[in-house]
Amino acid sequence: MHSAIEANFDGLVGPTHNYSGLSFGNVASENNSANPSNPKAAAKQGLVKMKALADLGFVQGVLAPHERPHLPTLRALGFTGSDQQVLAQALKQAPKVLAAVSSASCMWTANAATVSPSADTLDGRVHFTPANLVNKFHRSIEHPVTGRILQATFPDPERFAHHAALPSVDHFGDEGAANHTRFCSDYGSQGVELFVYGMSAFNTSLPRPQRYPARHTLEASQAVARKHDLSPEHAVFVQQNPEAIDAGVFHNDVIAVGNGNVHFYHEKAFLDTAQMRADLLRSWGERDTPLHFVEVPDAVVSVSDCVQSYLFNSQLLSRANGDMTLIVPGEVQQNERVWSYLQELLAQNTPIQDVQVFDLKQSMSNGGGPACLRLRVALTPSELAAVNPATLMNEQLFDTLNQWVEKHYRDRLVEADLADPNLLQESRQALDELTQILQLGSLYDFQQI
Ligand SMILES: N=C(N)NCCC[C@H](NC(=O)CCC(=O)O)C(=O)O
Repeated sequence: MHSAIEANFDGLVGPTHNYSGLSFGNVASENNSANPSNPKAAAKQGLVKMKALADLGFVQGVLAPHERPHLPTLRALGFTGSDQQVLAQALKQAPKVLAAVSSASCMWTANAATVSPSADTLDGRVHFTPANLVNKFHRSIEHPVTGRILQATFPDPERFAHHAALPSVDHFGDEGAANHTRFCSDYGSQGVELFVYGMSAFNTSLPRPQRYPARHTLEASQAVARKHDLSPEHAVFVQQNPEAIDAGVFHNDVIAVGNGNVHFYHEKAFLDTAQMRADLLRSWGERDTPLHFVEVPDAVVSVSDCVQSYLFNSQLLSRANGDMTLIVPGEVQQNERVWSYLQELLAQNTPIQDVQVFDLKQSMSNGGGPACLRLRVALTPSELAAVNPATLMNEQLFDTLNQWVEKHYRDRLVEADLADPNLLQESRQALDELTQILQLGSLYDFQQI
């Protein structure tokens, strides 16, 4: 029998991966600011996870990184002259701006877009809306190229609908799939799409975080649901707990994860947990399979342990036998309280029956765990056949990309290196080759010249 599957498309870490403390409200990003990074190790750690999932039988894709440093943005901000002069001036006059246009943050593809599978949309196509990521300057420049990469990866307009990002303004702050989860009995049937927002832009009577920004608004979520033509009874909107945001939960995927008929979340994740459960159950309706809620009590695992370990920033994956596997970062194993909770969870009678640990330290040090690194796309067999095949992970692509990383990437980068014109050249050469490996066509600005 042919049935729909859920593919994971991971962001390949770009050659300028570095720690610049750019994300106020993201504790790891702030804590590791100015530490040296290792782009080569970062890219390889990501590839190991992708390959392991492909080996387990999951469909695994790769989304290309963006061109960084992004010279067109520096020029738009008034820096002039040769590329070398632009970089030198930026380092001298505005080093944080240079760091922002050099960030490899597109690796966290959970923020690339919101995706609605064809079973949920009125026209029966898979819908993509790149996230405007407007709350952080370094991320707000991602969406135009993200849109091009998604089009080159999912090219068939009969099956894939690509929307433009929402207006780039705080009122429509959109962080993509990091705040979106889909529940379903199987990937090919009508799902329930859960949109989680940090605040309402226009309804100021709703609570807001006090310390850190709420990056994602209710109004953005509603706009995406409209654009994707979801049936209103299968779209649920829930507010994040502002206290969780103030404790460092800058995206909901740091404190909750859903898959199939399971919602695994922390007691303090949502402003009104009872309402979240009631709304999801109403939308779920009468089905053969029950919707499971696995709620982790604050007394057992605190919010600060969630932020430190990234327990919930895990990938919850359905195995062929119906059980689910949780893909967690090494930090979960290193936190005694969290690890012992997980052992108890595995012994309970829930669909979550297996845990696998991955070393993603390079990404984790910027606040990006396993779930941040992937964009989920549920696909029917004919949609999967229409995906650009060169982007799908297998033995050969794994070897090719490892060699490509080995050839082009540095193993140490600090902020001052970002103005090195050789780094720009190395990155462009690497990406030029990558567009051939992944058969993406010419999508970068430097390739248009
Ligand atoms: N939770 C999900 N889905 N994604 C995690 C994104 C991490 C990213 N960090 C950064 O952008 C740090 C970059 C720096 O500081 O150099 C962010 O805050 O947007």
